[in-house]
Amino acid sequence: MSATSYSGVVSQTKLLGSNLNCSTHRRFPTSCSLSEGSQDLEKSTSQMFLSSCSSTSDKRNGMLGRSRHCSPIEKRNPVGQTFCSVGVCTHSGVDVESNLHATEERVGVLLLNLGGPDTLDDVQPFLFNLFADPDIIRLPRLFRFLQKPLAKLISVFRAPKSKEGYAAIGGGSPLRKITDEQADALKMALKAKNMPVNVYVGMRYWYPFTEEAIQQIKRDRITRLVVLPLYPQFSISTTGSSIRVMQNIFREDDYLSRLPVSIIKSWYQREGYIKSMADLIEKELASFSKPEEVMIFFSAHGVPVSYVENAGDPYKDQMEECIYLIMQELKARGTFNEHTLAFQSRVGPVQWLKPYTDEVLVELGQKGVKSLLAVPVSFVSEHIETLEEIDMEYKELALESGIENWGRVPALGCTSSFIMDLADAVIEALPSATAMSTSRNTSEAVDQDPMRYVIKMFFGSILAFVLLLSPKMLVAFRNKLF
Ligand SMILES: C=CC1=C(C)c2cc3[nH]c(cc4nc(cc5[nH]c(cc1n2)c(C)c5CCC(=O)O)C(CCC(=O)O)=C4C)c(C)c3C=C
Ligand SMILES: [Fe+2]
Repeated sequence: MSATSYSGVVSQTKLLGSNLNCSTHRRFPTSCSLSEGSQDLEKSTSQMFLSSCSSTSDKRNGMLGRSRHCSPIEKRNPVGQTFCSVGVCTHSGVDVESNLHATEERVGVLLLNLGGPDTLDDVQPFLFNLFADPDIIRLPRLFRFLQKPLAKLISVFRAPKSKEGYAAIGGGSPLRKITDEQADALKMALKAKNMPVNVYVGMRYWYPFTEEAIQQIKRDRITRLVVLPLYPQFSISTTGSSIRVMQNIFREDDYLSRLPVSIIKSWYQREGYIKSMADLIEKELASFSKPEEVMIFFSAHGVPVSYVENAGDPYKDQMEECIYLIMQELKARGTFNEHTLAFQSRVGPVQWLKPYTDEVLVELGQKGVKSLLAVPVSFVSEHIETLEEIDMEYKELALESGIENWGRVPALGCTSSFIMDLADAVIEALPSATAMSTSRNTSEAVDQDPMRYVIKMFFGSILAFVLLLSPKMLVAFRNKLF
């Protein structure tokens, strides 16, 4: 279990004290709508979610819930929906007044991350977990029963290609080690700020699973929890998926459903993060012989276009705003380089966010760009997409395309200014923690009706057959798009 050693008792006085510091660290207030995420998120305002999750790879489906309280700056839009002007959202449902009588708090911080295979043998089962996630392959409701067979098929087809990538970076993902180091660093930073906490790591697709971290939180009798996804920008496919898993578990459990929780849904707009990114960029630029001629090339992990256009994923908007803020910070420091944003790592036969990183690199080379600094911007640890895709594949492509000087900004990792800012984010979020809602999901009720279930399975099977044998799917497998 990845909880760091525990001394997490904090007095109520300290908690209330931290409240006074709320939002003083932000220079860039941005709108963080609570409908952040999909329309599914919107719809499920008071719904709860399918299936309890085991600690293994299966039983991982359900619907994503939504927060209704915002803190510390709560606003209403013209149609009366609540939104918050910073990225901290908390759950409503059970009044936390009673908790305020407590004299001692045991504070927990849950870091959410994607997880990665520790060895090459883990690659296929890791991919199965990933593709079995209904937030990664979004099948129409009628097809949901196909999620696992499809995940099995795609993971088996994809595994050889993925294994090559993991083999090239040492035989496994560095994510677990780096995330554990970040957890330790955050714990130390919070301790230094007089906020002793227990920090837990919960991965979505590999060990230590989110489910395990939550069981540890329960065993430790944590009384207040801040959830901090290690993705600066919100996407349905990352933070949204992890939160859904959490909500599934919390709903089913008496203790957890009463636990005051605050979820920091996105934090790309935080001053500390923006400045830390600008520091790293400035430092790498200085290593070029003519820094002012270097093109700053932001490369973000992509998502399918349908997430943004149909499901309302705010990921693209947040990414663009994030890049704008980093460039503003650089300009304020007197750095006026040209920059561009592209999206990498597409999988499967659908349209992903454009422009694609590989295509832009070729175009830039053709246009005569000679020096380029790649900046991975959707993730804060080194991982397969920085170490293999950017450092090997894209570098080679760029050099072949005429770019002569190549550099890459490292991921933030445990950079102290960044960790300090995460610690501030936790402190700011803590006072607004409230218990999660416990109402039930309507789609679960539908699944419990046997007649509806039979009809669904009958029509679903026919549609599934058509889908799997559709020319698009067959071509995708043949052309190794998975
Ligand atoms: C913000 C970050 C990420 C988004 C958005 C995201 C969406 C997304 N990813 C896939 C498919 C794969 N992702 C894989 C690895 C992977 N993805 C992220 C981050 C985001 N994914 C990270 C950090 C990692 C690396 C983990 C590691 O082990 O280092 C993989 C496996 C690797 C590979 O085969 O390429 C797949 C597959 C989809 C389909 C998706 C959005 C729908
Ligand atoms: Fe991914």
